[in-house]
Amino acid sequence: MDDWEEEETAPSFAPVSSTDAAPQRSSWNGGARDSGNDGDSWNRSNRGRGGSAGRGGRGGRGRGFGRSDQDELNGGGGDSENGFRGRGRGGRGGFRSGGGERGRGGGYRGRDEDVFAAGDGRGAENSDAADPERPKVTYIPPSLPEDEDSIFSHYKMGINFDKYDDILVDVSGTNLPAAIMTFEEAKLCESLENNISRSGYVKPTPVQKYGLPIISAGRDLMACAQTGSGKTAAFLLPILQQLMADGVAASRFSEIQEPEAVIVAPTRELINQIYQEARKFSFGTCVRPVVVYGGVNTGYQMREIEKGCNVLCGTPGRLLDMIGRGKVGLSKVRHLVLDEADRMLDMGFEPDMRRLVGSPGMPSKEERQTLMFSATFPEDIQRLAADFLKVDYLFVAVGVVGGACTDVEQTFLQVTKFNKREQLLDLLRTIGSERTMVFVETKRQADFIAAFLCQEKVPTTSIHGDREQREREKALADFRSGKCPVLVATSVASRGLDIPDVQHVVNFDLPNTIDDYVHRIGRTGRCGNTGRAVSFYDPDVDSQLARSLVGILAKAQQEVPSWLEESAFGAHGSAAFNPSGRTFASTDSRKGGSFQDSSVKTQPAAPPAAADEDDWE
Ligand SMILES: Nc1ncnc2c1ncn2[C@@H]1O[C@H](COP(=O)(O)OP(=O)(O)OP(=O)(O)O)[C@@H](O)[C@H]1O
Repeated sequence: MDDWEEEETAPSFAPVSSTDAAPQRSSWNGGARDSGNDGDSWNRSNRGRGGSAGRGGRGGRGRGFGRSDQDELNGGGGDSENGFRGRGRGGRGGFRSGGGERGRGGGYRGRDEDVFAAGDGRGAENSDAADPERPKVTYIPPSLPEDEDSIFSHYKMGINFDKYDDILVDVSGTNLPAAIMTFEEAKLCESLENNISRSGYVKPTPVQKYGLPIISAGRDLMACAQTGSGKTAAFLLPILQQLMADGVAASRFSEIQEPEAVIVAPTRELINQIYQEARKFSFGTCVRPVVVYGGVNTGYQMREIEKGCNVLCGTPGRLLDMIGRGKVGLSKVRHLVLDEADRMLDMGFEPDMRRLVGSPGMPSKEERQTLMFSATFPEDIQRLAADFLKVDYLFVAVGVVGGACTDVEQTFLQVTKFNKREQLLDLLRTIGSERTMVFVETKRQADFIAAFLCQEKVPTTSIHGDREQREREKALADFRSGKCPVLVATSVASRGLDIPDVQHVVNFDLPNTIDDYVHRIGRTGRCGNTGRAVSFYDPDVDSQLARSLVGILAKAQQEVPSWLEESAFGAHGSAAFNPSGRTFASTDSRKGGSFQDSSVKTQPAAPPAAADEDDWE
């Protein structure tokens, strides 16, 4: 067993479900706030915080300064920042194409993000070297259920599902294929049609109506549609259709597996979810999807690949690792999908994406189909994305690009860092047992708030990048099942996760960027269901977001609190601000000028990462 394969995250303090949390409460209470000396986990969490959290290694992955977590421990609000919070990675050295020497000192050797996620501040040499002290990654996820009921279990479309039909869609580019109005028009093969109806899909959503024919016609696509509106099926269905029509079949008889489709997404839980959707839609066919992501035993994943792989779903690091190990060949790739594409192309992941498309065997962009999906797509990222797409790619905008889901009722409460926790408790008591995601800005804060809620007898679990994969998956499972109706999460859970019956999202801490806000509140109000988002607004901390929030609220045709408007535009209000009730704005960057309201700031190419640099992958 090789050394790298089993590296694992440093364990972290883990307040989990109320049941799990009980034994830890005493340790949490026993001085963590005061002394910061509450055993190993707290000590680990403190490493490299508040100062340079620089990560070296792998050709230099530079990180800026993080928010001081110490502050959060003391004040519960965590508002002090130590300067630059941006995130940037250097390159990772040359590509190591399988076998041979483990790439030390610049050669690519793959990685597991979480090795770094522990934030232990180890330098380049150490992080690349095998560290015998580091726990080994032995985690193997539980087998997925094989019975049809479980595979096809789904939640119901909501009352607003039909309203999707009223959303304006703008498609830009040349030679546009005609949209479909029904799944029948897509002329999918029988098994796929069956799987679609077993999934409870009766008619396509707008992004599916336009996406399916565009992808089936072989065109490259950049698609932007609101959270929870079916983007996953929009790319999976036409890809699977193509693979089935071509008669591809998984074979365990080749040493190197050569998938026809590669799908990347920024977080483990999201890529796992996409994989499960692919598994559902390819049920009963010869197409075999496989998933690879960090925090899981690499040997296990290699064996899964060896069983045959047509659709490889992965987080970037583990995917590149599998390619580097020579387990996966790319020469047959016909479809490359970047889900949450704006995130995949921001400074955090862009180098990985460039490595992926530059990997040996990967067909050039002229020879493959590249598909990008997200609910948000800042123009500067769009321009960068064009590097990965054919010149004649199509751009589909469903509704307002970067707009919040209109099925989510957004409210704001003015708070101070001193009363936030009590406000949260009051709110959760009002909410009762309805499923609620509480977003906080740092991993430390997630632990802190989860432990606090458990102590207050609110059944709570938590998910963030310092938790082991086993714990992350258990937390999600407990939340999904309703065992713990409250999930405290960092932004690692903000994108893509499709969890049934999440009725509420609470932004205990507002995120740094408006796009992050849009994704977070999009965990509720999915698939035509309604949802509620309550955000705590601390004027001392959040005023930089005020204008963007006003813009988002106005575009979603929701009431803007006067105090928020004042915070955004000063005492004279928003005379110059008029989103004009417009329900549609196309922002294909190729059209030249922006169509967006100038009052709504687009995000920079490298949006600041979560304050304590939560690792997503
Ligand atoms: N045509 C359809 N009919 C019924 N349900 C659908 C349809 N398309 C998708 N869904 C369901 O809607 C839910 C949301 O879909 P999905 O997760 O693909 O949204 P998304 O647009 O990717 O959201 P996000 O931006 O948050 O990633 C899923 O449970 C999915 O199975």
